[in-house]
Amino acid sequence: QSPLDVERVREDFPILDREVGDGVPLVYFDNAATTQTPNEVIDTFGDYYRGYNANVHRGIHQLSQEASIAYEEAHDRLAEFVGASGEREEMIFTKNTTEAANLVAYAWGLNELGEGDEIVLTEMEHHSTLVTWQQMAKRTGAEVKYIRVDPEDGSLDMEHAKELIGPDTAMVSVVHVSNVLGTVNPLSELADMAHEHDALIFGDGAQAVPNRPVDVEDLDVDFYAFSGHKMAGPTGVGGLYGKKAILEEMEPFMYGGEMIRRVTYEDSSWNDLPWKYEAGTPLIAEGIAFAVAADYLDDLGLKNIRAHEERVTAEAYDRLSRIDGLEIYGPREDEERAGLVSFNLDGVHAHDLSSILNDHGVAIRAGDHCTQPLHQKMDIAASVRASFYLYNTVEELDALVEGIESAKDIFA
Ligand SMILES: Cc1ncc(COP(=O)(O)O)c(CN[C@@H](CS)C(=O)O)c1O
Repeated sequence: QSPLDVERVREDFPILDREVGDGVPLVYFDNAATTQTPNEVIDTFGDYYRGYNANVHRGIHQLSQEASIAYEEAHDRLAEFVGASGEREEMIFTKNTTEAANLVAYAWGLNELGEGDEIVLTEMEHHSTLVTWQQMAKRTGAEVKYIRVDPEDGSLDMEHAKELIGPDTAMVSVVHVSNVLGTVNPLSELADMAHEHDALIFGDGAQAVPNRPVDVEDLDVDFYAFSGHKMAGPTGVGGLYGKKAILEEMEPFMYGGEMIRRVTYEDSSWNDLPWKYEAGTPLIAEGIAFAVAADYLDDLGLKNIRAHEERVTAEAYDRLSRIDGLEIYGPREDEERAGLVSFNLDGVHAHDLSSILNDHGVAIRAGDHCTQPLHQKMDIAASVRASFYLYNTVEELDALVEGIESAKDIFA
């Protein structure tokens, strides 16, 4: 029995009643790419643009004050959502997780990294952090090293992590939950290892924040990034948590209005946190809707969402593992796995399988999921990924299994 009343929850997501193709019911299993948006979040946009649209931080007229308060308090809400006691001063709104990683790489990395410094990543990193740190290393003369991933069960080789993280390590950047394997990495343990050597740690929380309680202070990460569109919120807004002392010391890398205090022809000084890192007119409605998404998830309960997702994922794993010729990647049935299953079907290319599944109304993802090096390491050209969220049901898995079986009849 799910802790969520899924039938009632699904009423909040009108899109889930859609039909696709020849009138086939939509089965949305692509939640690791982006999640669907509840009415409460959608309505925020209409309320804002009809009721209190104005630019923030500047105007003294009432509309601007209303918009400013809502936008600023949204920062407090997202800080609270991830356990940041510094409230808005430790919560920078970016466009998404990718921009958050680039902000840290440019604002911190460009100034702090040099010859001899090492950046430790994992082999399962998403391109948003892997390419960012790889290119920042090339620009600064630093060196990137990768913690090995065990291809058998997608686990991180922590003995190898101990070997790599050492006195020359300046930054450890780790995906909290892999968007391909479903592996949940021991971020807190890696943070301790980084801090033993006075290195910083960046946590990529894109696939963790939406579906489990995250407490950045318990994790003791120095930075932690996540995206609104992956947690029932809008695209265009993400959160970058940073420890206040680090954000105070760091120099901004995007300049302009909002982020300044005093400007002369000779030099400028910066605004308070977090505005120091939010140059120009921000995504105001998106930021306000981001906080509504956080409220929506907290009302359901992140522990309940996690338990529901575990139930659907376990059933998916069990049913897929019974299909001959289908190989599942990542943690084994008895190991912790986030709400996604990536796999391949013998004799059927991932793109062909996803096309057949689309004909059955099933929306999944096929390709490299922005982790080309991981796929190369696993010696697979691509994979098919089904990813679940709070509104999916065990009954929806029937269409996934039927689609795979029909692909076997056609291709295999
Ligand atoms: C672990 C991880 N880290 C960073 C990102 C980037 O999120 P953005 O909001 O696009 O910036 C993602 C987004 N992964 C999508 C698009 S590739 C997927 O289908 O898996 C992610 O899963």
